[in-house]
Amino acid sequence: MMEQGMEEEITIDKLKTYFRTKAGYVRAVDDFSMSVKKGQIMGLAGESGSGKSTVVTTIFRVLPINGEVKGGKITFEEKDILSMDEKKFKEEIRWKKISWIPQVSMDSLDPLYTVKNQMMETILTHEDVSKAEAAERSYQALESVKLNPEIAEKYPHELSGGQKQRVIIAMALLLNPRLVIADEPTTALDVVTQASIVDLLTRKKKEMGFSMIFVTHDLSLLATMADAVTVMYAGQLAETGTAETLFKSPEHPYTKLLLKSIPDIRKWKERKLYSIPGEPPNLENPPSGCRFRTRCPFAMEICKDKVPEPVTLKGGHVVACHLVGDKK
Ligand SMILES: Nc1ncnc2c1ncn2[C@@H]1O[C@H](COP(=O)(O)OP(=O)(O)OP(=O)(O)O)[C@@H](O)[C@H]1O
Repeated sequence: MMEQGMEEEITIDKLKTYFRTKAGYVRAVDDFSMSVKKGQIMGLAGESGSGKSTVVTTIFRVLPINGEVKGGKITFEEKDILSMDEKKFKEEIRWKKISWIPQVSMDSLDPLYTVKNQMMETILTHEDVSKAEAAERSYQALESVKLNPEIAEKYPHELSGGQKQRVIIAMALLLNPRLVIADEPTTALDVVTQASIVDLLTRKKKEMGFSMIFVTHDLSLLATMADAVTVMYAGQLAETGTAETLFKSPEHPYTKLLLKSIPDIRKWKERKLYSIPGEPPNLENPPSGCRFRTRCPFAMEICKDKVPEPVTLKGGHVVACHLVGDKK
């Protein structure tokens, strides 16, 4: 049982989110637990299809129509936000206290409105302020993400990818949220722009003191920015802990293999890019016991029979693997 204490911004406890399909349920997130401390950047990593987006769309309550929460709790400011009614969640939490930075894409900003109008709309829907004040705050927000305020009068198609992402970040921070969900925010950008966006996000986090969940399939991106890292595999927790622990002394075989697949720039000449053999399992009918056992080089008999319970090691390091069960 994950308890919510003073230190935690958000606690996810045994979350189950499934998708209804013709063939049955896709068990996209199955008994997944994680907590994010106040002021912390939590990286949420795992291969494509591991359930990262499903976790964060469950938090933000924007699941696709066939998604169903089948169990678990998400505690934020002492309330279970999953059982809150939609009207209250919309008025009090979504955008105001928990905000969202998506991947830059065609539809992440409204093509019909200028940047300023979109920003003002966000403020005016949530706060009782004058139009002049909303406009002023929009200009300030653009400056705070190092954009020229002239951008305010432009339409999304007139902006570069990097500028668009800065506008999206400015909008996500307009209402001074406590938790920011960044869902692959740098994926569609070139490497240099990617670095400047990561820089901007870490700077804003320090200035404004929010917490962040940074979703990525690229573990290497987290090395420089995350305080803590959670690794998911096939809808479940593999391992979570401080970034230092996860990068320097990972315990789960999956985390170890993911780290092995990060190219090391210093050894590029001798490098053979490693990728984990096999495919993630079909989540309509996942393997019994540990879901990673079908690809795990260390799989044992027990891995087939029993789901590994998350084991807590030193310093909040949690590992769900039968191999570490005895090290406690
Ligand atoms: N609307 C849906 N209906 C049915 N299955 C879905 C739906 N959305 C996602 N899934 C399935 O749920 C599982 C988890 O997907 P999810 O998108 O959460 O993973 P992810 O780790 O975010 O991957 P990616 O990095 O590719 O976005 C996958 O097996 C996916 O095919």
